[in-house]
Amino acid sequence: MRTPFMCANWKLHKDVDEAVEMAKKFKELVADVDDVEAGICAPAVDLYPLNEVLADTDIKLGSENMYHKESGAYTGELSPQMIKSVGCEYAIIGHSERREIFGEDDALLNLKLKAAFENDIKPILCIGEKLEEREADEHFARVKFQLEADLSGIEAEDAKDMVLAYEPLWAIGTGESATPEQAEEMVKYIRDTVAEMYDQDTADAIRIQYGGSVKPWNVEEIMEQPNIDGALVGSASLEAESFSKIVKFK
Ligand SMILES: O=C[C@H](O)COP(=O)(O)O
Repeated sequence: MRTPFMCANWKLHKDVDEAVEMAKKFKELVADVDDVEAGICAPAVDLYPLNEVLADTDIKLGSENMYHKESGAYTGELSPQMIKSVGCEYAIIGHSERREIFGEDDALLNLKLKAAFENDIKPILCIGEKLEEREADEHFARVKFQLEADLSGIEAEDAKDMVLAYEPLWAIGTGESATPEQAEEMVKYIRDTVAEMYDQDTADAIRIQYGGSVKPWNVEEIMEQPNIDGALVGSASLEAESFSKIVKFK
């Protein structure tokens, strides 16, 4: 049985005061939830204070990104050890904004995934197609390519612990979510592909989120889909009330 996982991705939002204020409200609102895992992936400067605010809760903390090197001349980057030292259990790897705006390719993402596993950080690997790829009927091939390239050389034992997030680029920040059927169709395809690459046990264990315009009013029908185990939530995770409604989707 896979525990649903609802995770915020704040992107480039919230200074320290705003982050602390939101987290204090949010933890009160979800204090009675025990059958859904909730997490917050936040900007680097917010992680230390958030770790203090969330210390008395089960709410997980994650970084929005991570570099694969332990240390060295890599100005502006964060190592796996650094994010662990401020309480991160998770790190988003390969968000489409990192791929598209910052040019992160699948070879780099593969190194980041390996570094995450070596340091006991659970990656949330984002995969998904662009609109033109869906229109050209290339969306399944695109996602399969990403899975095979990003997970190359990664053992089943590690893969089981990771989270995959299917985020079609055309649904991110647009207010136009994929339909629950479109999301389920791709998430099932992802699970079947993981079974082909590894085995059925791994495919059954891995949690697969949907991300892209998830809101309090559409989360329930998305979560009714049998293969969807949670959501990676951008704009609707910025307010405590709205994100708590998503966590309490039932
Ligand atoms: O990581 C989150 C996704 O990019 C979704 O963002 P959104 O909920 O604002 O569409």
